[in-house]
Amino acid sequence: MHKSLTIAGSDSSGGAGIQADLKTMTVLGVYGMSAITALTAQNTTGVQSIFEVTPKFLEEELDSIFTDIFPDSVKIGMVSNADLIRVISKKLREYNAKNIVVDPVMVSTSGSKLMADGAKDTLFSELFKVADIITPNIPEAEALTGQSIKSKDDMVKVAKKIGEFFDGYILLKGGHSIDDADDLLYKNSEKIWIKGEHIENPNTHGTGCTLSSAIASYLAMGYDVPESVHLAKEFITGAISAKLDLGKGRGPLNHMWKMGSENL
Ligand SMILES: Nc1ncnc2c1ncn2[C@@H]1O[C@H](COP(=O)(O)OP(=O)(O)OP(=O)(O)O)[C@@H](O)[C@H]1O
Ligand SMILES: Cc1ncc(COP(=O)(O)O)c(N)n1
Repeated sequence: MHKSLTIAGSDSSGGAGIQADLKTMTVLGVYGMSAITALTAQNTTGVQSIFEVTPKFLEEELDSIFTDIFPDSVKIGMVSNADLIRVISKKLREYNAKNIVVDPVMVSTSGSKLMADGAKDTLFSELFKVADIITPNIPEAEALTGQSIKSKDDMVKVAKKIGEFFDGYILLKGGHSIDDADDLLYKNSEKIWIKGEHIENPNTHGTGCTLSSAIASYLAMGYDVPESVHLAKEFITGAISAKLDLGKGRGPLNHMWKMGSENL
């Protein structure tokens, strides 16, 4: 059994965060584990409240996991403050964790802030150092570089800019663009476009979480980064295309689309 760990926040509505990650890992046949960084009271209309764990408790969660069932890959999602980011980086180094995917979650689809303002620098200096792949969306890549993205050429320029301080794979996700959903996988000047058609669906809560945990799942199975990204893109495209419609706001995806639950 391949094993993967998500270090992320809990989403009470089940569409994003650790719930999306564990569903994704499970349907892809990977054993999922979780270290929770924060509880959120959240639904499809927004995030009502956030309750962070202490750095000490996060350390204890990570010690419990790494000293027993060692994960083949790790996905990191919402980490709301710099102290928690430092704990994760320290523990991943201490245990020599492999196949690390960092999704730099800053703001939810519903517009709520999920990371403290000062934490961005720590994300750069601590978490990016241990990551094999980072998966910013367009607004996150803009926030990381201070440059705006209006076209495919801008996506390439911004990926290059991120490449000046990060030497792993950068997956710059194009889902926020209205023309298509092409994502750019970039490393050391090498560009791979991961093609996607824009799907007309307002229910995209948890797309980033689902994509990054699918990448982590495929890495755990032994695929390399480009293969994992291609396979994960296929998974997310199916989950968006299944057009589940739950809740009053931006609803969740159908993580179970591969299991024939399209009648939900
Ligand atoms: N409407 C859409 N049609 C097709 N693919 C999409 C659509 N929206 C997002 N995607 C794809 O979903 C994946 C996640 O990208 P997205 O940019 O939505 O991430 P994100 O903004 O980090 O997600 P989140 O909403 O969880 O923060 C990417 O592969 C992206 O291209
Ligand atoms: C706990 C948690 N983690 C991540 C997200 C981002 O997902 P989205 O941008 O789709 O709201 C979220 N809303 N909640």
